[in-house]
Amino acid sequence: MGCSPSTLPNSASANANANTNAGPTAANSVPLSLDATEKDGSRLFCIKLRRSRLRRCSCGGVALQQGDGNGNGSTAGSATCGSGTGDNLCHQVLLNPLQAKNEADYEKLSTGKKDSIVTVAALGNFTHSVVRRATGSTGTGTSGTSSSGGGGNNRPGHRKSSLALALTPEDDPMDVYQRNLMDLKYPTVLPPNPQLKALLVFHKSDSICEAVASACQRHQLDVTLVKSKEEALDTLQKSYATAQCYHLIIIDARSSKNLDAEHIARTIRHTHGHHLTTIIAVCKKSFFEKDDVLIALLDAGVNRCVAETTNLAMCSVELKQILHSIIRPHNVMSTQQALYTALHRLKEVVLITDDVLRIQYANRATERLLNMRLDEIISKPLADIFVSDLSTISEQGKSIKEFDGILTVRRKNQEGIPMHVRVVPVACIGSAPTHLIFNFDVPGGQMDFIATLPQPKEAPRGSLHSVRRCSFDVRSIASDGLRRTSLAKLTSLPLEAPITKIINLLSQVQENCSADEARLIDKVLEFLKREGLYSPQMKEIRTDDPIATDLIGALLTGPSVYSSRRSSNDSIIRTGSSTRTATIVPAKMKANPIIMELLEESLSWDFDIFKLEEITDYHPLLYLGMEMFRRFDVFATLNIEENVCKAWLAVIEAHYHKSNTYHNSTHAADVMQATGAFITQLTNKDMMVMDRMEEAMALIAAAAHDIDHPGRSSAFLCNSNSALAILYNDLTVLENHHAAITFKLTLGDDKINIFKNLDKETYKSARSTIIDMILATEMTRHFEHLAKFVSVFGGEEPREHNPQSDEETAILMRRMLIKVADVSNPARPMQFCIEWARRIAEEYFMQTDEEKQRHLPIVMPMFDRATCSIPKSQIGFIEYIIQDMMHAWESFIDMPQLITYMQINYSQWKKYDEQGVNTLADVMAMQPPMVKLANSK
Ligand SMILES: Nc1ncnc2c1ncn2[C@@H]1O[C@@H]2COP(=O)(O)O[C@H]2[C@H]1O
Repeated sequence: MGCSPSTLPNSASANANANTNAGPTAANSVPLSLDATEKDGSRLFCIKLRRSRLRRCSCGGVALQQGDGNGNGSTAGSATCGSGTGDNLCHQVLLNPLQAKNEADYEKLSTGKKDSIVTVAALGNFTHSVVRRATGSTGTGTSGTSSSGGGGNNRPGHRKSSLALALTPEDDPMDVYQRNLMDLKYPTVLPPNPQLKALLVFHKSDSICEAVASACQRHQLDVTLVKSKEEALDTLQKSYATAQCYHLIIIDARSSKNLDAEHIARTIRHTHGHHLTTIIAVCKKSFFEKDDVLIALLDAGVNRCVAETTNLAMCSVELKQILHSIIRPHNVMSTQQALYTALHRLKEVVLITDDVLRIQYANRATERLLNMRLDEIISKPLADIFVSDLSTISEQGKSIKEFDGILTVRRKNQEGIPMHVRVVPVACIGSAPTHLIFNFDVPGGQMDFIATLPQPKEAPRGSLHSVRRCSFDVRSIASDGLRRTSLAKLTSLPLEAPITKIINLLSQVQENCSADEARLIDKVLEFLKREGLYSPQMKEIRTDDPIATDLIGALLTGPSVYSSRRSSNDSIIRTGSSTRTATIVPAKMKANPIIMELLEESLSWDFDIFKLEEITDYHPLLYLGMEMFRRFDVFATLNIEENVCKAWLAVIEAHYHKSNTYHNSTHAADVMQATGAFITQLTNKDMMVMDRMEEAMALIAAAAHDIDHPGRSSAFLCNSNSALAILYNDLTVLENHHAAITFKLTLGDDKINIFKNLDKETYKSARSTIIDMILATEMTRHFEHLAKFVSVFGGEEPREHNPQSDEETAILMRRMLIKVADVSNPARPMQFCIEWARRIAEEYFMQTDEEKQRHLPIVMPMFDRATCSIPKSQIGFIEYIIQDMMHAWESFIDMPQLITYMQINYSQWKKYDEQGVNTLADVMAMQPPMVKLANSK
């Protein structure tokens, strides 16, 4: 519109102007302004303008028309937009048309402009607009000189209003009040000054009704008469919609037969916009003999009950009293909504406490600063949100003075933030302060507060100065001691995580967005501030099948879920497995041609691990392991003799439990085989993501990743108070154990110590790689690993080379490699896939059997051998766990057979499900004889 707020007239002179121009009897109501300068130079003001004082300016905007007291309107400043004060006035007056719009529309309208405007409804319509200037004015103010008018406004129909909190009609000679800001100790928002309207709800127009109506007219009220509840509510509804609200409603309460005054009052009170409407009930004189009817009316929301009278003088006096004692204060109260809104939307943090430093009010910026919701903040002792000692502000027995200095605020996550805080004591009743107002600078605002903090040694001792001038309040620093200064130091360290940057950026966006958007951003911030950003949430499981839900819940959820269901009668502590000494390497190993022949295929994805299990007499890990070590040059890489490796593999294999149907050394060999296949593919594809040492570590990790698995899940171990769960505090119990025992065994015997020839640094790095890979097989972090992998390797763009991030991506890749290898069985040829499904189901069944027998919580109740549907569990497992991961991995490594097998297997499980092939026995009965035979053990 060509209106620039920067040239608005100076506030002080504006007020002075208002006084001189208006004079004590100024008849014209002035547009009102509350003017506050913020530290960034932006200004906050509240303005209320009357439609009658607007006219269109030539630019299409609206200019303010000023009365000269003689009925001659003049335009303040230029009527055309483009220069001088006229522009500014025009700009301000642009708020006014919004009276007819709703707040949402108006806020929308103002979007994109430099001002942000909130129109506030008080007394039912939009009476105040709170304008938050985003641009500072260059030493000029905002006040309403523009609108003060000349020596009064005597235009017909226009009301005089001169009392500071005037409400009464201007033409009423008894009500010559002055609206004069200077009379007030603190400037306040003057209340609306409308034509007062009264709604009379009388069943019939009798003499009582006429007396009331006449009294209203005598006091210049616009009167509307309605005769029924419906008509009354309808009229109110319409008046609300057109912003022509009724200030006074007088209800005939003499007989509930004709009009249910109590119900009408209650309905009005519950209608939006009528909480400050004055409701009067006209009652029979006899009602005043007992209190019940009157109390009921007052409880329903009536402000005052008056006795019926036909005497006009009595009626008039009563009405006058009501105007003064109820309607005027209501109007004044209504303006506070504008102040609260201004306060609430302020960028700066404002807190108000009582005299014992309990928080009574906090604005929205406080929520953001403390990262707490208002309901968490209100009523809190202030000491809870400050790290700093507050005795400097409010010490018992000492008078409270203003404070201006640095205090450290404690956020919800206990993080401490030093802030520049001003504290102002306020006495609301009496002269002793009853409330303290805390005003904080906005961190990350125009002035980077933290960056301006002086180092503790430079902090000058003495007075309270502005932090902008790099001074420190010594009292607050000293009282806080080391903690404060070290915290300040910490916060000013040049350390910033990318997530902190993101949070700061979002917080900035929040400053200037709508309440809904701010709420959404709050949610986003909440998530971003949580630990384990990538940790799986139990998102909606895509299957409604309880078996899949059971399985996936058990796999993805940490044991803590089950701990509450712990059975009290169980205190058995499972000892770790029996110690196994190094087994003698099978003598037949060297010369078995059948084994050798089979191992020729050891890098094929179709490799038959079950055949190897059988022909090695259940030593597949030893044979497969040696073959892998040979193929990947592990002996040379570790600079170790073959015999040590062989002995190591034998010991590792011996510590797998043969009694486990699934988690035995065949599974370890299978995972090692998949690892070998993946490494080969990476090499074939010229993806030099692993060096020889890393390949060796991956193979070792795969071989050992489930060592000493008890055939029960971590949840089971926690629920049964096993020694391992106690040792590892219920956290990643099994995987921690697998990694720990691997090193315990390896380092405990020189004959099997495959690391003994590595130098310290290499060993350290090898150990860290192996531990990281084994821990990555924990399923509760499945989605975390998958999400990270996809976020790094999922993009089309080639990644930039950077040694640090290269190491990080190598870690992600290795984790994914072992994870996929670990649960690759649904992507193996169908007969293998089915056998693995049988084995895992059998192990789950055994766990359920034991849980039942020991009265432990049942981790997967659906895995009951009598009822479980194997196809359903496999469908859920593939859909929820395997599918996405396999696609991600396949697109990285380029092994389409993974997807092909997975899809074939998935279709087969679906087919079984449709055919009603459910139990393990059913499934196995469907398999060709060879498969059954080979796996019958
Ligand atoms: N085919 C399968 N069906 C159901 N669960 C499986 C299957 N394969 C692997 N799992 C589970 O996935 C888990 C991966 O980690 P673990 O080897 O510790 O234990 C494994 C089993 O609990």
